[in-house]
Amino acid sequence: MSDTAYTTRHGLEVATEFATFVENQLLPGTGVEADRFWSGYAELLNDFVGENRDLLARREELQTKIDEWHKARGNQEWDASAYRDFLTRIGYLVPEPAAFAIDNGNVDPEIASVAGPQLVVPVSNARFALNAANARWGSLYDAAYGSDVMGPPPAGGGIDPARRDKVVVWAAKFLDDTFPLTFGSHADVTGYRADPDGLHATVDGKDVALKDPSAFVGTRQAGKDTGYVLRHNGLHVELVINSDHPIGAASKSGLRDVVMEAALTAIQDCEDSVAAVDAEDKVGVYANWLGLMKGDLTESFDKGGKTMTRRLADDRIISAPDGSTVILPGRALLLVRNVGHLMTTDAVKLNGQETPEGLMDAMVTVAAAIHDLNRSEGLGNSRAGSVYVVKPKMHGPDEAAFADRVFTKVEQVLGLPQNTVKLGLMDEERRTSANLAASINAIRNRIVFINTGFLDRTGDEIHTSMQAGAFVGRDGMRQAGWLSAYEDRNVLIGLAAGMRGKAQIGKGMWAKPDALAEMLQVKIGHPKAGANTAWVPSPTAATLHAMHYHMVNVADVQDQLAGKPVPDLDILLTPALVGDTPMSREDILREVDNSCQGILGYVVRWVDQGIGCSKVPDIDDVQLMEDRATCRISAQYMANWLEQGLITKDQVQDALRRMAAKVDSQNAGDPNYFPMAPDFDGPAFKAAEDLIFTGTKQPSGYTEPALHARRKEAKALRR
Ligand SMILES: CC(=O)SCCNC(=O)CCNC(=O)[C@H](O)C(C)(C)COP(=O)(O)OP(=O)(O)OC[C@H]1O[C@@H](n2cnc3c(N)ncnc32)[C@H](O)[C@@H]1OP(=O)(O)O
Ligand SMILES: O=CC(=O)O
Ligand SMILES: [Mg+2]
Repeated sequence: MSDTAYTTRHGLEVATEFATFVENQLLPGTGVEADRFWSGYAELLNDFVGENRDLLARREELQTKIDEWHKARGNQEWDASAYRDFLTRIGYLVPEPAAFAIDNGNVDPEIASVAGPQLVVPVSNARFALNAANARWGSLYDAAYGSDVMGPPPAGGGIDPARRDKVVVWAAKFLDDTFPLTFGSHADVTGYRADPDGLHATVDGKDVALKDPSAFVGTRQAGKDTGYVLRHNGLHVELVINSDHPIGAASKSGLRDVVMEAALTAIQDCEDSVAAVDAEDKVGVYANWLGLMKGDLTESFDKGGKTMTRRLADDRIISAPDGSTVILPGRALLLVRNVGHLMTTDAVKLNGQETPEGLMDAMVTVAAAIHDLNRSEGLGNSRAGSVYVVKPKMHGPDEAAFADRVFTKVEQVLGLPQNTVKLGLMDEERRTSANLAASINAIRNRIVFINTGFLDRTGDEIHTSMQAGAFVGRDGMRQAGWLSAYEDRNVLIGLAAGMRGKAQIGKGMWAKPDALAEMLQVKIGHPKAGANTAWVPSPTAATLHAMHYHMVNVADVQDQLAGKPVPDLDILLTPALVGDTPMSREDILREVDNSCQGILGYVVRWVDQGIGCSKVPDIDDVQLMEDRATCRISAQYMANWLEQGLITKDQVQDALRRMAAKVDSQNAGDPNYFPMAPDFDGPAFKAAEDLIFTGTKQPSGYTEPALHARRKEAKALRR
């Protein structure tokens, strides 16, 4: 039983805690009166709740028809054209729109024109959220030294001179590739100096310059540090000189660091990396976003035995060679990911019923951003005067059009010009991928990105074709035709819609946060494929991934790609089934263990501790980022294999119990941890069972309903 206290506002039952937050923290300073906010909220709900419900019912109706179609066909060979006809007939596929170009307007350059990393962070965690905002700039030396890029990460405790020297040589190579000198190498520079005609260096006693003198932006002085700021492909890099610093003292030139412009943009996430199930949790999430938009968020915490207070970083002031001042943003341009259309919240009730959580996110996150829009100085976010909302998990153009109208209404209620709110469209549900042009067209006046959220997309791939047969395992899925068609189509359809120079065409998350050497090898594939941004899980990953945007000029790649034929829809629509190439028993059972371990390792922290994103070891002890989307994949795999008779319920239950004991031991050092073994009857273990054993029935295979229900149970239990 909920013990939430309610108050009434314009016919709405509003959780008192949420009403207090809105009236005392959110609105003061926005110019929006509480009365207008609540009356507008009531209008929004009255106007859109029914349609929201209908859109969800349409998802279920289509899914039921697809399930029946597959069941009726039994073991017949895959018939792409019959399938496509069927999907067209039921309205899953809609007609392609006539050629069009997006027309968004007022978009900051970090999104429209400069290519670079996009960091994602759970906004519920203020320490991380601030760190993400400040990850606009990152030390390349620290990123390389502290990660596996230079071999197994250091144990800590003092600087290893051999490792340090290796980093310095490696970074000099990057500088030589990116900012070559007219003679010699950055590794051999004995001194840098800025003159009115540009940056000079001394190599072998000779005065040398940059091959491209225009790359020099200017000089930044910060205490004893002198920073020479360079620019390449629109991204800045600062050579930090300080011979008094231990690293600078060991360098002939005094170079103590190479600071990269790293996370150009950061997504503050209210969705899949967050566990927020009630008014209390939502207020926590909103308060952090509000602090970021007001510029006053701070967080104090203990690190290495010291108390640190983190706040938003200042802009960087540069003196240009001509004597003028250049101001570079100190913080990533922030976007906020709202939740999708599915879930409801009891924080606001209409006629006694819970209301869509997505509508609450729309009202609150946009209202918070008014503080940023109203500010003319200080720690601002959008210089173009826009609010950036990422909308996840939408199914096709009707749902995108719905979001467009919702935000128009929100703008009216909050007194903002139409299309102040820009939308990032996650291309992560199959109906959106299959109707991508129409989905973009539906929000063409707001759209600022499309992004291949391949993790959710894989979950939806399995769920949609649940009855078509058993899906190939994870290795097979990575090679599947639908996946490459999906990635390629996304870029080409985005370019055809005129996104070049106006919006981001983004690629998905690097989900192995500790495997950054591998990331450096692999993730260059994203800019090479024409993506002008791609997701990273941490500031360190952002700093390293930034190198790729120096190595590849994405605008050139996009020029070369323009007009290339888009991979056929039939490839996108063909599921990757085990079919004639069955997997070995051993491989299947290994994947069962792996999925069960991943699910349990994730849900136990979600349900018992309210942690929405975790690093969880897989069966090979590779640390993986797990969020609701990766959990969706694991759960849908298990549900599909059970449904198709590849595995039995007993096998899964056995794996869950064995893996629960393993996850318990992995968390043995956590004082806040509740073990799942030996009773296996706590809400976390039950959540894992729900996700798998009711996976065919969960809406679109989402994890939210089961996780929310079990988290609420755990909160009540432990209260
Ligand atoms: C499918 C999708 O939807 S993907 C999008 C959702 N996923 C995400 O947002 C992933 C975000 N990443 C994270 O939450 C974390 O990096 C995790 C959970 C993967 C790993 O967290 P941890 O195990 O605590 O990381 P680790 O111990 O390696 O590093 C912690 C340090 O890195 C920082 N850090 C790690 N991730 C981030 C981040 N995303 N943003 C900002 N800072 C971060 C922390 O602030 C901390 O530094 P501090 O001590 O100075 O504060
Ligand atoms: O949101 C991202 C995804 O991959 O899902
Ligand atoms: Mg997703």
